[in-house]
Amino acid sequence: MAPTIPTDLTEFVMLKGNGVKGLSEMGLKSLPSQYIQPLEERTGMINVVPQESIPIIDISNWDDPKVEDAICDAAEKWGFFQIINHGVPLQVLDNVKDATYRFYGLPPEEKVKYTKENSPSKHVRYGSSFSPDAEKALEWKDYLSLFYVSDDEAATMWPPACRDEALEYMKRSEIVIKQLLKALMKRLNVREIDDTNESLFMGSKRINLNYYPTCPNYDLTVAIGRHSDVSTLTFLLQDETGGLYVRAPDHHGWIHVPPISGAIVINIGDALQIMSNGRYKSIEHRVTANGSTTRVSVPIFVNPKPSDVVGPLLQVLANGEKAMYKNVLYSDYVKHFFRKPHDGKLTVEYAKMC
Ligand SMILES: COc1cc(/C=C/C(=O)SCCNC(=O)CCNC(=O)[C@H](O)C(C)(C)COP(=O)(O)OP(=O)(O)OC[C@H]2O[C@@H](n3cnc4c(N)ncnc43)[C@H](O)[C@@H]2OP(=O)(O)O)ccc1O
Ligand SMILES: O=C(O)CCC(=O)C(=O)O
Ligand SMILES: [Fe+2]
Repeated sequence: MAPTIPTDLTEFVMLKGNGVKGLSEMGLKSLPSQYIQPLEERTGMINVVPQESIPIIDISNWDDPKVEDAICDAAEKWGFFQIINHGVPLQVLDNVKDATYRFYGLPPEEKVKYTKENSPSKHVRYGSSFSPDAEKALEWKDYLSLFYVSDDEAATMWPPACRDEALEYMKRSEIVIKQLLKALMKRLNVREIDDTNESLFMGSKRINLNYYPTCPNYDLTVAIGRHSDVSTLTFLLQDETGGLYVRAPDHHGWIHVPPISGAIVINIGDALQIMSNGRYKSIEHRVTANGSTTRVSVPIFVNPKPSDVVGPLLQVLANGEKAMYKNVLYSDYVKHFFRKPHDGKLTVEYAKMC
């Protein structure tokens, strides 16, 4: 007999902790109606530009000025690039992907302990879809979101199934993140990242473990809808499945980000677009659902501190350039993002000069 869709879908997916993983594993033959996206948003409707590709930058030699130039050029034109030979050991990347599978492999009764309603800390949250209370159509994705405060807090609050591997991945990425930010800041006439400005560029970090299970009628839904990240920059590990698409610079169509073994995808977030007064681009991206394979990805969102005020940098405006954005409290900006469904590039309007 064909499996039936649970009558109370929210209860099954969100409140009981089954996630879309639980739906997928029931072997449903058709997609529950709550996941059917408007026509133009569906995986099956995506207009791919096959001849285009985001830059792939070998960062093994930081002494070569061409490396810094390539990073800044990519941030200005594409807002997205991949880095190779970055020095984060492959084993660390493999371990965090394995840990992601380990967390999602836990029984729902274990995972449900980390939902918004039950989690022992507001810095740890297991959820499904992006903003289910506000979305008209749900997204085919489960996530575990971990906001880093301290090693001690992580040791007591983060799920043991993935805690050590997530922390190790964050720690080993730190040097590369700082190098990237240093290069990006240099072009904005910010000479050093030091105690006076480090908080603004990389004062807080959040790691998400994303899980996208096989989806029935995958062409009718999305894994993640069109959005830009609200970070300074995002340091993203994807597996070998593919499915991440970024908006083409001319805004016509979407460019696939091909999985490259050992590579990390870097994207500029809204906070850096605002600080650079629009010079660096926070580009819209989306993830398609997949009918035959489970996909995982692990972004580290590098952010200002919630209490920082974000606006165009004085160094950027020093030449008389007109400010395109106002100063906003970063936590207000992030709350605005989380309280609405994904809506492409609209979040940054919140900070636009009237
Ligand atoms: C999940 O799917 C996603 C996620 C993303 C993420 C892209 C990014 O760029 S994440 C980087 C965001 N930056 C930071 O987290 C650093 C700064 N942090 C803060 O300012 C605060 O920690 C805070 C996030 C604003 C939370 O502050 P707090 O005072 O604790 O406010 P709350 O009232 O608890 O939360 C506000 C509002 O947001 C919702 N929310 C909070 N955390 C998350 C989370 N991890 N995931 C989803 N939603 C979250 C919370 O429910 C509140 O909404 P209500 O409606 O319940 O009031 C990209 C794409 C994806 O698909
Ligand atoms: O899964 C991916 O490749 C991208 C995920 C993403 O865009 C996000 O978590 O903000
Ligand atoms: Fe994203």
